[in-house]
Formats: sequence, structure tokens, C-alpha cells
Amino acid sequence: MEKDTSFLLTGIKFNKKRFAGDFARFKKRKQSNDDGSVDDLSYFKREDTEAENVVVSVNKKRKRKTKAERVEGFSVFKGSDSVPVVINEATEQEENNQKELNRQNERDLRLRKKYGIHVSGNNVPSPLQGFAELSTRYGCESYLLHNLVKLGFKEPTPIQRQAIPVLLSGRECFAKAPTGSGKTLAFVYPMLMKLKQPSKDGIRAVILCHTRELAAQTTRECKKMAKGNKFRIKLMTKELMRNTDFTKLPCDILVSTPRRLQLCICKKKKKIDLSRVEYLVLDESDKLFERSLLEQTDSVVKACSNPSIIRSLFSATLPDFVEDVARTVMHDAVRVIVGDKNAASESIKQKLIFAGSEEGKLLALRQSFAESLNPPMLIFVQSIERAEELYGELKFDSIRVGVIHSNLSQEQRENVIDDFRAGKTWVLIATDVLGRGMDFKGVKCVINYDFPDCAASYIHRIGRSGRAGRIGEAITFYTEDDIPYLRNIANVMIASGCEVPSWLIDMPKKKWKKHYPRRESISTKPKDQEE
Ligand SMILES: Nc1ncnc2c1ncn2[C@@H]1O[C@H](COP(=O)(O)OP(=O)(O)OP(=O)(O)O)[C@@H](O)[C@H]1O
Repeated sequence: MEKDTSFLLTGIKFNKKRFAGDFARFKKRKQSNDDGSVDDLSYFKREDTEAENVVVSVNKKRKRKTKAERVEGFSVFKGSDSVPVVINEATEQEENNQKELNRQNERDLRLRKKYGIHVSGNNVPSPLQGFAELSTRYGCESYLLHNLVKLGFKEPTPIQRQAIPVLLSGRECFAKAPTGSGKTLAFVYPMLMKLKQPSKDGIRAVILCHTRELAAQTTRECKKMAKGNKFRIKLMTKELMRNTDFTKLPCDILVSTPRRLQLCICKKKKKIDLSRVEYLVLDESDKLFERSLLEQTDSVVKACSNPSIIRSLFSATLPDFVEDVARTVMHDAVRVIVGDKNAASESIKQKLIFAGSEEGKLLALRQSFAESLNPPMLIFVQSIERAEELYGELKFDSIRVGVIHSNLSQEQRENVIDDFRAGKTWVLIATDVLGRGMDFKGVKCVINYDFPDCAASYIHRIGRSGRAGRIGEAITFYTEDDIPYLRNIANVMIASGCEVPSWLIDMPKKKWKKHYPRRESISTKPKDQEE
């Protein structure tokens, strides 16, 4: 490949011939493992009796096969007259196998239908009936199951039911599932299971996140899930970049933004070696493929050159172009979609409010605080400048308000997040830097003070509330400038099961380019007093 071409966008196909060995290895991998003994399986709901039946019937199948082999041996001694018996047995065996396969397929279909899981790809592994199957089917180590118990997770979420078996069976995967539906565990857990034990064999897994905040959060989640094992899980911080000889860095899982990792790849001396990476996750993958991050993401994907690498893409939004990239770059990948492709999480009550003007927005906001302030609450605006302006307006009101955007130092950003998590701040004003991936427990309400710039951004922003099955609320202010784009939001609302007034449905659709209208500044000062 030429030096400066994009790896992701050149339509590279996996060379099955060249990697025939790996290909065969994937095929050979067993999906069931009978020796997983965990003391604590009773904690998990025993929905998995069907799965156990499958394991039992697979064993039966094995037994039958042994019988067939014995018959074959017998026929050798007995002479040719026993051959027809062998053929009959073999045919019977094949029929039974086929019947069992059909039954399994039906069970899979039923389970996928129940949880709104849609899959495409060859031989997609069966979804999980429950967490206990991680042990019975995949021999998951008991410390990992104990960690699930400690985290209070009783049942897998739909994306976890399907994506975990896909990744455990060594398949690449691109997945879309609603915000707050546990995608992090869906990619971290199989990674920990596959890595098995810590090793000093260079960097073994990489998780790319679009912001430092998300990278820090994902590192923390990884550590929680890996507790009890001595995996080296590292966050790519400025200090690490500055002070580390990457040629000597033992690291099982590295979590980073694409920019920081690219800088380490391009270092002249002691640069990072990603050629042994076995697992690569692109979280918020559609964001990573946007123009601003594409080049950096591309260099990381290219540097992860291990031919048997397992790559996966996760997001709550999966535009067609990301699917196209996934299909060209990935090998025999499985596509997993949970719910409707253009929907937001169904647990969020979505409202649109016509605020008339910029002044109207501020009035409406203050009025809603006066009627019922329901913290913690996030307010999204379209720019750094507007975030500061709104903060300037609200900081003297009797609410605890904070602000976050990319012009703050790393330390300031960390402090703002810590204060919000700790409940010291009730209302956090943010730009889209916080619009994706961040998991703040119990955010009750998201206000889109400024209309989002695209449908995906709407879905991610409002998805900061209504997480892990909790109820959330999303209020979106709009002015005349935003009216042409209302229909696009209405589509998301309809797809997520919200009621939408008929006049909105009748509006014409407008192709949504990035929507950043020039807005009047946020201020209650009379115009002649503004600086
Ligand atoms: N099986 C489970 N049962 C209950 N809660 C879970 C389960 N799995 C994950 N969670 C919790 O759900 C919350 C949301 O998970 P996570 O942040 O992974 O969502 P996500 O799908 O990545 O969302 P987003 O698209 O916004 O990034 C977290 O607080 C997590 O601890």
C-alpha cells in the first residue's frame, strides 16, 4: 500500500488466501466449553436452561458420533456386508444434526426477536440466554463472573447477549445499540476473557475513544471489570506520552484518543509498536470516522497490523458510510443492530419547545428551573463561546452550575466532571465534547439549549439521560432558524416510539448538513450594554 493513502477508505479486502491459517483457526474455535465451574451462577437468572439443553445435546451428538465410528470399525472386521448399515447410520446422524441445528436456529431467532436484535453475517453465534452461559459455554473465569455480581449486573443487555458471543468466537463485529445500553461491557468483557492472563508481550489490546473524558471513563470501567486479575490497563495520558519508553511498555489494554496514539506512532525514537495488538475497538466509531479524526484513526488502524487481529466498531449511531468501511476493511464481520437503526433510547421522553428567539430560550430555561429543577441536568450548546455566555448568565442564579468545553485545561475538565459526578454541580453546561459516551449515573434531564447539528448528535446528547433502563427526559429548544431541520428530529422521535404532532410529520424533509446557525449571543443585558 502506498504510504499516505487511507487504510480505512481504500476498500481493502481481507486476503483469505494469505491468512488461510488464521481463517482456519477461527473456524476451528469451539463455541462450547463444558468445564466452567463457577460457584456463583445461581446469582444470574436461570433463563439459560435452553442453552444448557444445547450443550447437553451437543454432547449427545458427540456420543452418537462415537457410536458411528465404532460401527465403522466394526464394519471393517465384519466385511463389506455391513456397509449399508454405516450409510444409514451416517444419514441418520446427519439428519439429527440438521434437526438440532434447525432447533438451535429457531431458539436464536426467538431470543433475538424478544430483545430486538438484528444480525447479518455468516454463521452468527447464538445470543446469550444469560450471564451463566459465559461459564457453561465459554469457560469464563470465575473472578470475571464475580465482578458482574459485584457490579450488580444480573442479566446481559441485548447488545451484550449478541456481541459477546460474536467476539468470543473470534469474529470481527460492527454494532449499533441504543445509548446507555451497556456497549462498554459488550466489548471489554470478551476482551478480558480472551486475553486470559496478564502478559509482558507488548500492547495486546487497544480501545480508541474520541475524547479524553471517555477514554478515562472506559479505563475505569475496564479496571472494574478486570478486578482480581493483574492486567495492565493503561490510559494514554500526557504524562505517559512524555515519560514512557514505549518499546518497553508492558500493557494488556491501552485506552487512548486517536490523536494521542497517532503522536506515539509517529515518534522518531521509542515509538509505540502496535503490531501485536490482538483486539482493537473503535468506540463511537462513526465519530472516529468523521473528517476531524479520520486521519488519526486511520493511522492507528493501519499500525495495528497483526493479521489475526479482531476489530470491532461500536456506536449508538451507524451511518451507511461506516457500514461500508466496516464491510470493506473487516474480515467476515458480523453486523449487530439492536432496535431501530435511527432511534434514540426508548426510555427517554422527548419534547420539542419553540422558544421564539435567543432571549426566549433563556426565559424558558429559567422558568423551567423555577417550576421544577430536576438535577442532575445537562445543557448542550453549540459552541465554546455560547457555553461561557450561558454559564455567565446562570452562575449568579441560586443553582449550582458548571461548564465544560475543549478550551479548559485537562485538569479543569477533570475537576468539572468530578464535581458533577459527586453532585456538587447540579447543572452542567457543555459543548458536544460531552455529547457522546459519557455515563453520568442518574442524569434526569438533558436540555438541547441549541439545536443539535445533526440527528446523530441529537441521539447521543439526549442519551446522557435514560441510561441502563432508567427513565430520562430530553427537551429541545428551537427557533425559526432550526425549523427546516425539525422533521429530522421528528423522525428520530417516531423511531423511538414518541408521539409527534401531525404538522411535524407533514413537514418536508431537509437534507441535513451540519447545522450551526449564527445565533445572537446569550444575554439578558440590554443590547446597548453589551461589550
Ligand atoms: N448488564 C447490565 N445490567 C445493568 N446495568 C448495566 C449492564 N451493563 C452495563 N450496565 C450499566 O449501564 C450503563 C451504561 O453503559 P455504557 O456506558 O456501556 O452504555 P453505552 O451503550 O456505551 O452508551 P453510549 O452509547 O452512550 O456510550 C453503565 O452505568 C453500566 O454500568
